[in-house]
Amino acid sequence: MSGYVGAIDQGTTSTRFIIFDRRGEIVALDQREHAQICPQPGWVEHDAAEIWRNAQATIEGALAKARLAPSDLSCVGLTNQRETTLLWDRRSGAPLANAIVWMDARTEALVARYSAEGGKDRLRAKTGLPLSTYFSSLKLVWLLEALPGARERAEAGEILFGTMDSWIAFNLTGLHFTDATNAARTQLMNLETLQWDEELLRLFAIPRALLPEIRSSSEIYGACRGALAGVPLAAALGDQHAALIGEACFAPGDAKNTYGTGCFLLMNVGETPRASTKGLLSTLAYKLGEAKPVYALEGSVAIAGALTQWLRDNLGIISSSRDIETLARSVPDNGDVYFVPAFSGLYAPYWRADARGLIAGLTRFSTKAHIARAALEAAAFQTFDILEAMEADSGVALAELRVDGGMSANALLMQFQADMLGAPVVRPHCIETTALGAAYAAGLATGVWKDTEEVAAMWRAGPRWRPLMPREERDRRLAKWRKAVARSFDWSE
Ligand SMILES: Nc1ncnc2c1ncn2[C@@H]1O[C@H](COP(=O)(O)OP(=O)(O)O)[C@@H](O)[C@H]1O
Ligand SMILES: O=P(O)(O)OC[C@H](O)CO
Repeated sequence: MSGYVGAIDQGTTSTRFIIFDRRGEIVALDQREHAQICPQPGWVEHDAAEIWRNAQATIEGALAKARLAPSDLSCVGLTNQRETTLLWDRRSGAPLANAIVWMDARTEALVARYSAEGGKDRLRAKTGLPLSTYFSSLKLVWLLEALPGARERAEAGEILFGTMDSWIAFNLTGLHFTDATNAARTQLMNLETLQWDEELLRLFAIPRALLPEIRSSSEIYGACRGALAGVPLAAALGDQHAALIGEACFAPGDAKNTYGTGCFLLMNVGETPRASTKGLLSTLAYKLGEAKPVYALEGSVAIAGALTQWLRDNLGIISSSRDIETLARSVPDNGDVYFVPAFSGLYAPYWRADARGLIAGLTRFSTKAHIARAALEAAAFQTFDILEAMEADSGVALAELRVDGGMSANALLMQFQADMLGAPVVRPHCIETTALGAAYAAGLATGVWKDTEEVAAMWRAGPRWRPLMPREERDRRLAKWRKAVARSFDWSE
């Protein structure tokens, strides 16, 4: 059997195809960004056809760079931005509209509507999730109400719903399925049974004919067509769950933080879901084939690396994401500037849909470098808030934090993160942890790797940052951050 494993990482910012060898080393990588379509304040959409074109192009690109043919791959895994909601025509495969991206806040009025109807506690008990603009349920309600004829066509079985895993898998194989980690984020799946929940389908008036079949995160679903012709598709899972596997967080208490468009800290809590009292999500970690499901606590931050992109695309003060570090390093500190990136409201642990972004503390002294520095520091402050809640909820004090994701390339941020946490931060040798986790999940299903112990033994530490800032200074900055957060509330009406 060939030892190469492919992984499609369909992220919020870009789509990658990465080929790994049996040691988990990258053999070739190809990546394409797609457009962030923002037609109104708070709205964010993706063109699903563009995403599928990019997926195909990156598959071809990486195979060409590696000088490999599809038959050289023993299997392929798929991982994706979660919650992003799409409807498409079952026959033609054409999307009915742009996908509504997870961070899109257009369903704020629906949050209010369903909150008024009660049942919030029941929803949390069944799904582990609060009522929020974040999850697919309200995005799907919105699409079924906004698109003429969509509800009737859904009831007639003519259209299909899916998150990006289902969309890519449908195009790759012709099958309509999702995995349990992605289904967990629709707010329509029961976290205990791992099945669509009839009561929730009634609550949100979702026609069952729309829904994909729920499968495990690691099994052979079918063979791919097109650029991956004949290769078994053997894993599908949400990107944060894949990163948990890529970071080898297989034991209860193991945790990782991924800094991409947003920032997502997940802790493995074992084979029973753990309810949060501190504003975290109770969610599925992964379901590997026939093995028992493993659960997680999650702290989700909507805007982290997206702020770097915003400085690049909307303000034009940097020309590429990595330039933010040079600009931020050109000043010794944030000059008392604090940036609360509540562009989509604030997620964990606040869950304030009414919050909006603000830059606080500006004076004539402030420069774009202070704003860049404050933008980076925002990711570290938000992570501090999450970790504080996570430690309280789980009773586990993390000795160090495993980090990954595009933004973890930023050494200034990583040092500041260690300073704010008062604990070391360690980045693995392979920064493409999300894709690696999808590759591991696929290789576990096809026998490339024997078991999770073998995978865990392959994790290797890269650079480590230790806290250097005096405690009083750290506490002063955290207090300032909290003051700024409080000022971002109650803005959207
Ligand atoms: N050196 C850097 N400093 C700060 N942000 C960065 C850096 N490199 C990439 N980013 C940000 O990280 C995000 C990309 O990370 P990635 O893990 O690919 O995200 P996603 O999976 O959400 O598409 C982008 O928002 C980008 O602006
Ligand atoms: O695309 P990422 O890496 O920002 O991850 C997005 C999350 O899955 C959203 O829940």
